[in-house]
Amino acid sequence: ASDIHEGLGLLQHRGQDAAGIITCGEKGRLYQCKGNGMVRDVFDAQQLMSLVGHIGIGHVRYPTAGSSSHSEAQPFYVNSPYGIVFAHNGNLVNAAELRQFLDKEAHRHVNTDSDSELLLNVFANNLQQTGKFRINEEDIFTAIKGLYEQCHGGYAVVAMIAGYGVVGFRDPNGIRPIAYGRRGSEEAGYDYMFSSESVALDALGFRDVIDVQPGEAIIITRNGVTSRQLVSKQPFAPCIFEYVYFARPDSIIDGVSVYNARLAMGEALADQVLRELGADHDIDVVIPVPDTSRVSALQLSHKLGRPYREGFIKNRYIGRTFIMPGQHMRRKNVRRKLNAMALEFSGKNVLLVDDSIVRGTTSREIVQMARDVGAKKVYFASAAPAIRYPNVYGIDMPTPHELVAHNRTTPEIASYIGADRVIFQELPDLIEACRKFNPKLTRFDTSVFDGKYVTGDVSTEYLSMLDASRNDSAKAQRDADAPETIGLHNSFGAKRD
Ligand SMILES: O=P(O)(O)OC[C@H]1O[C@H](OP(=O)(O)OP(=O)(O)O)[C@H](O)[C@@H]1O
Ligand SMILES: NC(=O)CC[C@H](N)C(=O)O
Ligand SMILES: [Mg+2]
Repeated sequence: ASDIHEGLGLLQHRGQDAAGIITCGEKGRLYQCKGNGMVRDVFDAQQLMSLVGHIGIGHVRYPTAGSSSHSEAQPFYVNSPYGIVFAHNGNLVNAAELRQFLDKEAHRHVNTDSDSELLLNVFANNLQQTGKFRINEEDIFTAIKGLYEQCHGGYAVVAMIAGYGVVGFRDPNGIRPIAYGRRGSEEAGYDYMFSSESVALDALGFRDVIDVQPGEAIIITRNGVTSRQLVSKQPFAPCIFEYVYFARPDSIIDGVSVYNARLAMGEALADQVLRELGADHDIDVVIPVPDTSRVSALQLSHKLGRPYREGFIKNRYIGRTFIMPGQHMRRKNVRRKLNAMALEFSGKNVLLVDDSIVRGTTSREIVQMARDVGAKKVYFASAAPAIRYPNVYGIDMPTPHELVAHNRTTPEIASYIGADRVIFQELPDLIEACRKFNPKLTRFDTSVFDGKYVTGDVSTEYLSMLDASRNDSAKAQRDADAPETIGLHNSFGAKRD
């Protein structure tokens, strides 16, 4: 549990709403602690001590489906067959159909609105079909192969089967990341760990890190590692937004260092700035919007030959604002998180650099803050192109009309956020900035920029349903209607927020 806990701390930037760990101790007994909150809120030393055993899984949640209820904190558990616990990163696009199937055909009870609980039950149902008293690897591969046909969307999964081992698998397009590594054990042999990002493996001393391939499944038991490629010939299209914003810079995902990709984005963005403003531009200083844009902004400033200055100071105790659940909370937190120093802005033409402009919450506040402390001109450059389409694979951008670039031209965006000029990276340049470090990657999921969904089955009906059920006011209404939902989860021990 202590390793998993540390790993979750290193993945905190991927989900701030809920956290959980389930371990498996002697006689296949499971031990659980989960609830809403950050890792530091959900676990204390005593709880960690009571999570006994040598195998386990954990999760940090950033909801993309269902509600923010405690009962949707992961990992999820089902007792049959064998006792399975399950953690999922991503989002399913055919959840409604799966819910029907589980109800009408598989006769499995699903207790929440989480898509991850559906995925678990499809897996459990497929395992059940094999009808064995004791499970074996072939059965697990068969179950996952079936799941790959049934479940559409983005999913990286770790599952634990009580007393047996841990399984990791990744959707057939490899949209969401997952890797595993090994570490010499104090006793004998190796410890193994899966992680969404290599940073957790790296920091905990796990080496020989391998990315799980799209459509592959890996089973780790006492006897070692078995892998199987279960689906092939699907386009491998990892989510490009991992490189832009989501992942930590010190992670390497699918052979591409996130840090290197961000440097390259900054370099390409400098060229774009020069194309748009000309070589005789009047930028005095380049200022990043902390945290994520720092790496790109630094490289951009080098290429532009203008100084890089930390004009915004970040409060280290405030998390990420974009992944917060409501607009009110996001807006309030931008000012809590960032403060502008007059001495870097006063009387200067500044180029603010951010990794992306999504809802415009950050950029609008930031531009105003820069002006309040005396900036002369405020240019705003984004290392990602304009985001105009919803994400359906695990980044919570469900609603086009909440996106500042939706139905707006670049000058209109500039006027909305109050900047003198906005400069966006071009999509081919963003793709090249990531692809150049691993030419084997021929494709990415770039749907938020171009509206092309790699799974090919994202209908307009689905997008309208997503918009209606997950826009900010629908989410707020749902949480207001059922603020105390506990469901099957007893939140004892996890602090309530
Ligand atoms: O246009 P918006 O809707 O404001 O979203 C974009 C902003 O949100 C993210 O920052 P966030 O504060 O989440 O995290 P960071 O500290 O990693 O940059 C991102 O880095 C942008 O700054
Ligand atoms: N960020 C995630 O991994 C989300 C998982 C799942 N879709 C949920 O909403 O709980
Ligand atoms: Mg940011």
